Amino acid sequence: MPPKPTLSVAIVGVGLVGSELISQLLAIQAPNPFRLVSLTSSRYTLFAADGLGVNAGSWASALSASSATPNLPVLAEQLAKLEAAVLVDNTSSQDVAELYPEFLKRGVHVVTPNKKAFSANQQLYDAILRASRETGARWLNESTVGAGLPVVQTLKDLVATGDKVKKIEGVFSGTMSYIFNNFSTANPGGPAFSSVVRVAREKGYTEPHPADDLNGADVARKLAILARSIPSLQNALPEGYTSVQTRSLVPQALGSVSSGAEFVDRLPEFDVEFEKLREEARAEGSVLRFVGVVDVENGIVKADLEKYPTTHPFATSLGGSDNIVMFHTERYSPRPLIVQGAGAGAAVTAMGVMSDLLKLVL
Ligand SMILES: NC(=O)C1=CN([C@@H]2O[C@H](COP(=O)(O)OP(=O)(O)OC[C@H]3O[C@@H](n4cnc5c(N)ncnc54)[C@H](OP(=O)(O)O)[C@@H]3O)[C@@H](O)[C@H]2O)C=CC1
Ligand SMILES: N[C@@H](CC=O)C(=O)O
Ligand code: NA
Repeated sequence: MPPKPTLSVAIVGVGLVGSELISQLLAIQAPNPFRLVSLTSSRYTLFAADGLGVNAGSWASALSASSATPNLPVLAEQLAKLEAAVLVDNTSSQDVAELYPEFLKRGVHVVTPNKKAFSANQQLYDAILRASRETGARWLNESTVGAGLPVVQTLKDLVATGDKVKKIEGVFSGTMSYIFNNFSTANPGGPAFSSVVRVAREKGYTEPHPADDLNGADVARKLAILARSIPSLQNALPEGYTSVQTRSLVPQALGSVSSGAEFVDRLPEFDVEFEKLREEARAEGSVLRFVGVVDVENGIVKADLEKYPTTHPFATSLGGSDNIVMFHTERYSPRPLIVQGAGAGAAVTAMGVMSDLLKLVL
């Protein structure tokens, strides 16, 4: 077999995950199967077909010194001219997500931790599938669920090998996991709700706006992504994540606060309400956990705050930003296949993106 050509990599979004991905990509030992040809932030862009020639210490200043401004349709044309190219979207932008079909149609692969494209309406999802089928360009999104944990690939493998998935359940949000692992324990008392949310944000677990985690939307998006990988549910959520039954923890009065910083500053006003929920659970010998369920047999997809006895694995075995995902299938029965570990944070999320990039070159 002829060797695969060097894969040209264009990175859009150089925030927490994007910066870490650049470090991981540039750290690969020679012969490096990747060539970094483009970087794009929300303000600047760089492109060089034969490679940017930057290193870990120079890429950020090279990018901010660029006089070129971002233009993704132009980037799609530039990448289409290369022998093998991939767009890596490390933003959480819906606008960027909606351009995936344009890249795929031109034979450019798409790799991303951004959930927006795969959890939005059916039209965009179908357009992505169609464009990928037309040209053979692949889209890989392991880090959209459970960050670097092998959740998406595990589900694809179960389905592709003919197993029947009955139910997927788990803690799918690193932020919600961190918050409730610290806020609601078997012990009396504990930190204020707003203070654990603030720390989750400082640790880089939350979405750019923490309300996108607290309103359940982030979990609903992950459930939509998983549901669509199961043949019988492929078309079950026409409006994407908004079709998922979701409990929001965002206080009504903060629903329209558009700045993440202001949201966190005002959250202490509602600590008493969360304290009440915590005490109710504790009185029953339980803790609170925010869980997601894809119940294939009953056609139910939902994200909710539930109470679990202090002896349940969701109460005893999770720490930090851990996710836990249980796949109940025909083969994995009566005991489920379980994936567990850190489900948020730049290092593990970038690792999931790198593992997808490696699938394109190995
Ligand atoms: N952090 C985590 O633990 C995990 C994150 N993810 C996903 O990874 C993605 C990145 O997350 P994270 O790095 O934490 O978020 P950040 O907010 O740190 O980074 C996102 C970056 O994207 C940039 N951006 C936004 N719109 C555009 C655009 N149109 N063109 C170019 N750049 C743009 C932003 O720039 P600016 O700030 O200037 O707007 C920002 O630097 C998100 O989709 C998130 O859901 C997935 C799993 C885990
Ligand atoms: N904000 C998300 C990040 C990963 O998708 C989370 O907390 O899980
Ligand atoms: Na994953």
